[in-house]
Amino acid sequence: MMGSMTDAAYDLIVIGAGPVGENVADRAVQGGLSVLIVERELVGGECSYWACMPSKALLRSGSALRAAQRVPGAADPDARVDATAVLRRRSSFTSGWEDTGQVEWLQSAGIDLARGHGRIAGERVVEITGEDGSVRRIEARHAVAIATGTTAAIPPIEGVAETDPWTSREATSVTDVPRSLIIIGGGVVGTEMANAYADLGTTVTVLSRGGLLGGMEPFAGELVADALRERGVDVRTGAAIASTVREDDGSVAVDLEDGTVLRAEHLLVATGREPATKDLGLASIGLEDGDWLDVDDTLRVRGRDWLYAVGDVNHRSLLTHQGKYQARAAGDVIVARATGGEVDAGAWGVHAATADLAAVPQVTFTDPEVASIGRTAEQAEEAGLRIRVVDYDLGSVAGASLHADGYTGKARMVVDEDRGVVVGATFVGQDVAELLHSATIAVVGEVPLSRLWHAVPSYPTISEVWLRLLETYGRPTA
Ligand SMILES: Cc1cc2nc3c(=O)[nH]c(=O)nc-3n(C[C@H](O)[C@H](O)[C@H](O)COP(=O)(O)OP(=O)(O)OC[C@H]3O[C@@H](n4cnc5c(N)ncnc54)[C@H](O)[C@@H]3O)c2cc1C
Ligand SMILES: NC(=O)c1ccc[n+]([C@@H]2O[C@H](COP(=O)([O-])OP(=O)(O)OC[C@H]3O[C@@H](n4cnc5c(N)ncnc54)[C@H](O)[C@@H]3O)[C@@H](O)[C@H]2O)c1
Repeated sequence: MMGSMTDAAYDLIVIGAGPVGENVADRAVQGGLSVLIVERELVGGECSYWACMPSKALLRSGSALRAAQRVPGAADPDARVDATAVLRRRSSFTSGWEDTGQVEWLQSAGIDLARGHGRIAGERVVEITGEDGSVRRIEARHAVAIATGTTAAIPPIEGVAETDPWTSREATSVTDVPRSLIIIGGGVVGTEMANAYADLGTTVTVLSRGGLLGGMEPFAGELVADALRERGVDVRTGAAIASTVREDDGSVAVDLEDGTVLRAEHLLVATGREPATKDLGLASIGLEDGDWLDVDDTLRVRGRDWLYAVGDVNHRSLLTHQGKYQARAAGDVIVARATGGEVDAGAWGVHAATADLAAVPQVTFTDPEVASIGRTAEQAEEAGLRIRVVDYDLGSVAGASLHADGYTGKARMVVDEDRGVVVGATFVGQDVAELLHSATIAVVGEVPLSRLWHAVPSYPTISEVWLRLLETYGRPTA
């Protein structure tokens, strides 16, 4: 019946071939379903071409150089990164903005690809508009998964849209390093790009309406701001922007409420994301165009038993690793529901993205790095937990002082006193990113503090901060 109205049918249609869509499709194929994935730009999504990979490639050389410069005898203390080499390495990670490799992977995984813009055209039907304007209607026998991600939000500041600002896309795909750059937004993108461009030799100003890295432990943003200022970045917290304008000479002027006028070659807006759901046909099934999609813990859109929303677009956690975690659960549960298999959707079940709720790890690749998992002290208190906060100066750990002269950093452990487990941890310092997974395991595993004393960190590593945190908390008695 439905088939006669459509051009083809698949068990599952995935709209959006970012990291999340690819993983939903892969799990479903592995579970025996036929899957079509629809992509309007590059297979691999934002993360591969304009977000995670190029931004980290832009940051890595500066971090490596400074790490060497902090150890006498390892590097010329006055050396600067070679911007041309950094950009070349960045472009190798984005494969020159070509997706041939990822398309080959889809083929090898048994996932069919349709190039074009996907839109929901009623229950279990997706319409695909190709670049040539042709339209195909495809039936989804079991489910449709939306994994369309986000786009940069343009802030409602007078003049910004007309200024034709850079977003994260231009910032990560740059070919000519600007002499000067003003960044609006002191979140993750703003601070990472401030680090990257300062290293590339750009004069950088960061305008943040609050402190940097809001939502994390306050000391994280403070230590990152200190380090940026030391490297010559003009970090203005509590900045109120009145308007922006593109001058006749091509430069950008930003007027602050206090009367200050700042100028730069480019303006970067890094003020958050909005869901890519404006032109997705949501209204055809009674949902609101342009909204985030509200899902349950199995990533199913509430009230629609055939529709899933996975990754950034559901607003649970705007991170690649967390989106891929959701994708594994979603792909598997779609298979289970399609084949009459058992659904394991309770807390920490195979089909539930439970970690999204209070166990999300994140690394901000600034220098110092910020690595966090779970709840901050403030979030734990808001959740009504009876907590104790334990802080330790990372520079006092033997491994850290060996790692870099003048090592500066801080660690915080948030303990749920009623359960005797860690519910949050934050590390700020050079090379703490790889330390984070130990904390993730402690939080997700709900490892009692009394048992953590038996998890002995090697001497002399930075991980010994765990022992120092436990000692500061106090050793249990028999
Ligand atoms: C500058 C920057 C740096 C970041 N760095 C990190 C990091 O280091 N680590 C991390 O974990 N996260 C990072 N993130 C976040 C990360 O990029 C996202 O969480 C991730 O890309 C989300 O994946 P996704 O598959 O949900 O969406 P996306 O990667 O956005 O992919 C969505 C895909 O859907 C396609 N699409 C959209 N609408 C349609 C349609 N109607 N029809 C067909 N196709 C469509 C898009 O073209 C795109 O390819 C960063 C983000 C930014 C902006
Ligand atoms: N390393 C990583 O994991 C990484 C790196 C980059 C981005 N990301 C993800 O991408 C997402 C987007 O990052 P982002 O930095 O754009 O968002 P964000 O939410 O982290 O920060 C946005 C900042 O813009 C400010 N802001 C918002 N509206 C404003 C306005 N009108 N005027 C002035 N300031 C305004 C906010 O106060 C905030 O400081 C994040 O949620 C993050 O999870 C992750």
